[in-house]
Amino acid sequence: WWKKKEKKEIEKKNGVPKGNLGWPLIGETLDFIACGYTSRPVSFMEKRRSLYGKVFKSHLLGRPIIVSTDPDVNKVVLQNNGSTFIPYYPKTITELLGKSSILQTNGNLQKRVHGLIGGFLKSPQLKARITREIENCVNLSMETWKDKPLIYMQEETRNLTFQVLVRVLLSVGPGEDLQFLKREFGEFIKGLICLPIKLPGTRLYKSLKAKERLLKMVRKIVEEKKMKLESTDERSPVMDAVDVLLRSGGEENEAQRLPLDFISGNIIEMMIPGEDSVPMVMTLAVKYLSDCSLALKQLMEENIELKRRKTHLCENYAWTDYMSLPFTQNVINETLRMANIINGIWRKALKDVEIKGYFIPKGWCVLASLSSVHMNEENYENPYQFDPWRWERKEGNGNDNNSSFTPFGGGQRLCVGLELSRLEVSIFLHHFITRYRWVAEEDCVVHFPTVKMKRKLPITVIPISS
Ligand code: HEM
Repeated sequence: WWKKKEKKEIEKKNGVPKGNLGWPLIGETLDFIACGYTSRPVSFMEKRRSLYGKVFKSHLLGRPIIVSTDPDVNKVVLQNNGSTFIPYYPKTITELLGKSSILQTNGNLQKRVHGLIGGFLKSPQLKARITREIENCVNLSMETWKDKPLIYMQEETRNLTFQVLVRVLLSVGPGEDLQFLKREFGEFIKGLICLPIKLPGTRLYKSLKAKERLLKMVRKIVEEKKMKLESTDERSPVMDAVDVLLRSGGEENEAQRLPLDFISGNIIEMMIPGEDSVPMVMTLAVKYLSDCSLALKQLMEENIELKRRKTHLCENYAWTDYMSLPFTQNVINETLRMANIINGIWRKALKDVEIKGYFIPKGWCVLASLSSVHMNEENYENPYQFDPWRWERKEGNGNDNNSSFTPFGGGQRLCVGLELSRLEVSIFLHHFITRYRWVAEEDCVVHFPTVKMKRKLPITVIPISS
C-alpha cells in the first residue's frame, strides 16, 4: 500500500499523463477489446484523447500503460530503441518467440541481425531475382482462378505470399517441405494470442510443440546449407536470409559466426511479421478498390499502359517498372494508412523519460498507437475515406521521414520487409488489374485481434480478353 502511495505521489509530481486506470486488475481492457471489435477500433483512443489529450494513461492487458496518439511522441519512442525503450509483448508471445529472436533482442545483436537481413531484403539483386519468383507465383495462382466459381481473396493471397516468404528466407520451393512449413507455422501462430497456460492440450502447449517441429526442420535446412557453403570453392551468390546469416562474421572468424540454433530460430520468427501482413494489404487493396470505381479506373489505366509498353517492346518487367507507377504507389500508401495491419507498437521504458512534457516512469509500458495517427482528422482530411489522390496533394507524404505515416514502424526497428512488401503488392496489383475484372461479395473488415476480412473476401472474376 505504501509503495503504491509513493508511486502515486511521484507520478503526480512529475506529471504522468492524465487518464483512468479503470477497474482493479482488468483496468480498461474490456472497453479496449470491445472497441477492437467495432468498425472503428480507434474509438477507444479517440474517446480518451478528447478527455485527457493526445497522450494518456490507462491500464491494459494486466498493466498500467501510457498510450500515445501523438506522432512526435511516437517518433521519439520508436527512435529511442534499446537504451530507453525495449519491445514489450504479452506473455504468450514472449514465450513463443524465444529469447534470441530479433523481435525481442536489443542492442548490438538486434542491430547486427537487422542490418544483415534489412540490407539483403532491399538489395537490388534480391529485388531483381525475387521479381521473377513473385511473377511466377502470382501468375500460377491467377491461372487457376478463371475456373473457380468463387475466390477467397484472403486465402489466395496468403498462399502466394507464403511461397515468396519461404523462398526469400530459406529457398524452399513448392513441394512437401513447403506444405509442412505452412501447416506447422499455421499451428504455431495460433498461440500468439491465447491464455498463457502451458499444460498438455492447451493452445499455448500445442503451439510450442509446432515450433519444436518447425525448428527441427529449419535446423536441418540450415545445416545442409552450411555444408554446401563449406564445400564450394568460389563464393556462390547469396540466395536467402539463411545464407546471409551463415556468412556473417566472415570465413576465418569462427567466434563471430552466428550459432545454427540462433539462425534457425530467427528464420522462423521472421516469418511472424511477414506472413499475415502482405496478404492482408493485397486483400484490403482489392476491397477498397471494389468500393471506389474512380480509383480502380485510374489504377487500371496506369497498369494497362505499362503492360502495353512491355508487350510492345517484348521486354521482361524490371522491379523498378512496378515501383515507378505513381498512382499504384498512392493506392498502396492509402491502403496501408487505412488498413493499419500493425495498429500499434508496444514498448517498455527502461528508465524515467520525458517526451514533449509527458513523463513516462521507468517500468511503464507505452503503446505508440499508429492507427490513431493514421485515422486522425488533424493529419488526414476525411480519414475514413479511401482517397489515393490525397498522396498527390500536400497532406500525403508517403516517405519514411513523415511521422504521421508509419505503417512499417520507425527508428532502429523499422520493418526490414518494407521494400519487399511494397514490391509484392505492386506486382500482385499489376497482374490482377490487367488480367481480371471482378465483383466482390458483401464483406467487412474485422480489426481484432488482428485485421481480417470477416468472410475472407469472396469475389468472382471475369478474365479480360486480350
Ligand atoms: C505490409 C507488410 C508489413 C507491415 C505492415 C509490417 C510492419 C512492421 C512494423 C510496424 C514493424 C516494427 C515493429 C516494432 O517496432 O516492434 C516491423 C518489423 C519487422 N518486420 Fe515487418 N511488416 C510487413 C512485412 C514484413 C515482411 C514481408 C517481413 C519479412 C520478410 C517483415 C519482417 C519484419 C521484421 C524481421 C521486423 C523486426 C525488425 C527489428 O526488430 O529489427 N515484415 N514490421
